Amino acid sequence: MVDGSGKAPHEEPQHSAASWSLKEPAVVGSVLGADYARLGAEVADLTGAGVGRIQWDVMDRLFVPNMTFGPDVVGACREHSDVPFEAHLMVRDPDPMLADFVAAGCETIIVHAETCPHLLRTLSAIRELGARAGVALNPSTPAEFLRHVLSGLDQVVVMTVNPGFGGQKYIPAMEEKVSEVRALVERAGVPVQIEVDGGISTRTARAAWYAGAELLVAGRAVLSHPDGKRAAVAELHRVLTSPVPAS
Ligand SMILES: O=C(CO)[C@@H](O)[C@H](O)COP(=O)(O)O
Repeated sequence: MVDGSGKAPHEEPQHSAASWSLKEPAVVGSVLGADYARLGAEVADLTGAGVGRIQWDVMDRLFVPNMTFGPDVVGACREHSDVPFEAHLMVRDPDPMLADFVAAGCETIIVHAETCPHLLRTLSAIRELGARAGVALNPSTPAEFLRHVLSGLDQVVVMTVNPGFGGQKYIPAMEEKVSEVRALVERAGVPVQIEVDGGISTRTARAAWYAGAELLVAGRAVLSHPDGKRAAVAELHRVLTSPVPAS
């Protein structure tokens, strides 16, 4: 049985880490789909389960067909975790809210390239607030879009689903884009982290990592795991670090 990725369980990746060394992978816990009535406890559980960061999927029901958290909710949960927070702003107009999410305790602010006509200015504004600047690319946005803003970036998020909801099917075709972004970053010689977001599970994580992603956002695969968050994160780490069978 294969999941939405069309791959059999643990099918070996198609894109190998060509001219770059594989980066140490880290699982990022998405709270999209957590129990919102116990959000502080859910954030603490994710932290205890071993995620490297917490991602807040901020949605305004304008850029994406869903609405979620504001900075006050994020700030209320800051005390429940000692890992970095990143705000993924899936909103039509991110500029006016950058400072609020930094003040709420987010170390990284991720905006969508599709919502920032003056992207380099927005990225500079994030850095001037003392946060790391990230840009997310929807599935239809090419990696080339980043060419002239790499110097202003700390992180690139390659969406491996169409944004708006958790639990969607992973889009394997995005692995090629991950590799393109990795090649752009390596050629430019800039310390930009590459993250994938959407449909990451034990069946898809390895291929995404091999394509060049070092941060893997997981929501449903962790939050809905029958054995709990700790087991889910451990399983993802095992898949990511198990040796590749000799071909
Ligand atoms: O950001 C989005 C969608 O907009 C999601 O990709 C979540 O961040 C993770 O959800 P899963 O696909 O892991 O459940």
